[in-house]
Amino acid sequence: MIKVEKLSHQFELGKKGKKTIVPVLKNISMEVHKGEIVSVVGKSGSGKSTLLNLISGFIRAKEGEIWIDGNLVSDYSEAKFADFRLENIGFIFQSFQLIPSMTAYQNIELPLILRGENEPNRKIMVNQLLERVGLIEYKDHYPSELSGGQQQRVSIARALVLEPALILADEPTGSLDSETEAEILDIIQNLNQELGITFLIITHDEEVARIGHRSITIKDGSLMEGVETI
Ligand SMILES: Nc1ncnc2c1ncn2[C@@H]1O[C@H](COP(=O)(O)OP(=O)(O)OP(=O)(O)O)[C@@H](O)[C@H]1O
Repeated sequence: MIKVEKLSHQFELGKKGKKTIVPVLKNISMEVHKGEIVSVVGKSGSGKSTLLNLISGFIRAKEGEIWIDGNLVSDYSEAKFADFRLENIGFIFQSFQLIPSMTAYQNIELPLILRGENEPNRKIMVNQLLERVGLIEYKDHYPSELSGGQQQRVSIARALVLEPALILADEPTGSLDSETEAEILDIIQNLNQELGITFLIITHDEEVARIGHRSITIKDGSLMEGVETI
């Protein structure tokens, strides 16, 4: 599903003549197979978010290759990558990233509008997802009227609405208490088992890493299979 080959990344800070280079990832190769849940762990600042941002094209890779579902996405133009992302990858963020002026229903509906889906189809799809994440009674609530766990359920439903085969998640339970975290992890496991969705999940949290079939640790810019004590 994801294949990363010899990927390196460094940030450049400052202006010409006074440039500072911050090397983050060094010659990384990794694979995530269809149907897997893989967690990415590592110290703060080790490059986990950078890896996810490179895979999703929010940061463009300059060295190395990124393949998603057999497509060499690292060679895509910005516009082509944006289209690919919308159709093929769902995202879940620690801070939910919902639009505050839209209801739960409207937040989930938005990607369908962007894709040009008609209203009757949108209604069926959004209501099905609201049922799946247990929020049908909250469909007209705005994000500020929902708990953290409920907001994360809305964002999971939004990530699912275009039926992606892959979901990338950056600390999906980072802002939630342990009970709510367990509910969200249950939803992720069900989606993986019932729909075969592949998950790559960045986490600091052992409970989250435990639902993964595999863990990958980033240390000193390199990857290691398994969880290192960090
Ligand atoms: N846009 C940027 N410009 C310059 N340096 C950056 C930029 N983004 C990240 N970095 C640096 O790259 C390194 C890796 O950051 P990254 O956010 O990928 O780490 P992380 O493992 O996700 O950390 P955390 O667990 O704290 O979220 C850090 O040293 C960070 O300061």
